[in-house]
Amino acid sequence: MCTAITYKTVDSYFGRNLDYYFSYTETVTITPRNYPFSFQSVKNMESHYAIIGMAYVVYDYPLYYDATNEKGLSIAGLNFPDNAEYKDFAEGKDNVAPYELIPWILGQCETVEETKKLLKNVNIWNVNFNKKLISTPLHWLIADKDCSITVECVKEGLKVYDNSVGVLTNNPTFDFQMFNLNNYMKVSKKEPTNEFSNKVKLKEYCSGMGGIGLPGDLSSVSRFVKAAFTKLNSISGWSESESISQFFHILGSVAQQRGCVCMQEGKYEITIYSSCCNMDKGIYYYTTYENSQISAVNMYNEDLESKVLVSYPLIKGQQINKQN
Ligand SMILES: C[C@H](CCC(=O)NCCS(=O)(=O)O)[C@H]1CC[C@H]2[C@@H]3CC[C@@H]4C[C@H](O)CC[C@]4(C)[C@H]3C[C@H](O)[C@]12C
Repeated sequence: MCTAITYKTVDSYFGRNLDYYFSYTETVTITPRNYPFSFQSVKNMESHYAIIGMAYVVYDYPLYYDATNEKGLSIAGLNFPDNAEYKDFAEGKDNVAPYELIPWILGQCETVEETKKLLKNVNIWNVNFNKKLISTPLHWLIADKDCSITVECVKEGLKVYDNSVGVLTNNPTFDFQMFNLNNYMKVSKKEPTNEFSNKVKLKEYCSGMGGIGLPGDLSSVSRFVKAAFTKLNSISGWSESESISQFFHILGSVAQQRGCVCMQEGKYEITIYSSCCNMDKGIYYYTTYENSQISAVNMYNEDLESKVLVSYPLIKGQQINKQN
């Protein structure tokens, strides 16, 4: 499972938990402006906006899981099994492979508005990166500094939803996730009052009782509600440090601890990494399951006019600050 969110203080932030039971060797990867992007059907890009994000680099190609471009536009791909239905090649359309969607959009768009226009002619084409890396079922959260959308390629076609909460998890479809929030409108950050019955005396015996009813399990429907509630009620200072701390706390509310979600063959799903990208400053912050110290890669510390990818391996070991 995965959870992606947006958050705004002075700057805007975008990131996700990547929850899975195995990982490729993903790295924080910067694609500079003159790296030649080749696409299977749509026009190749000789130059484009620079991009930073988490990617598995294969044959010098960045397969981005989540990324932000130098204009702040950001995209995350999240698992969408059974619902994602990629299409056959369509004449007259922009045929984009699932793994090409992030670079193709981030290479040329500045805002969600521009992205929406581009998406009108897109056909998400069911074509693999190669024989080994076949297409995985995904849907996407796309955000700029002000708003976000959810993109789902389902049986009926390509759906683009305005995403007013700035949260995405996994199944089922986004319209359900939003409708489901209706069930939680009584959940509150405030102290509850007795609405149960005036025939019985009830009292608030601890803090946090306004939130009773919020789900605490790790299913995608529950994570959607929990992350939306936490994010929408979040308060933090405006500094970079306070903002990113708060961001990681929101993601922490839906993180997965090893042992709680058992996949096949005794494999357990965990939060492999959590990321938070400052969309204004092009800084990609991350933590990993075993390294709770925040690491950062700043795209502007690289030569963005270059043609060569820059990859930073994840610092995965716990960094303990010994005080004596
Ligand atoms: C596994 C992850 C989703 C985690 C998640 O959401 N887990 C919920 C499980 S559940 O929904 O609860 O069951 C997803 C998210 C992004 C994906 C990569 C995107 C680029 C590339 C596309 C190619 O076509 C195939 C290989 C490729 C490297 C992809 C591998 C894998 O698919 C990645 C990592």
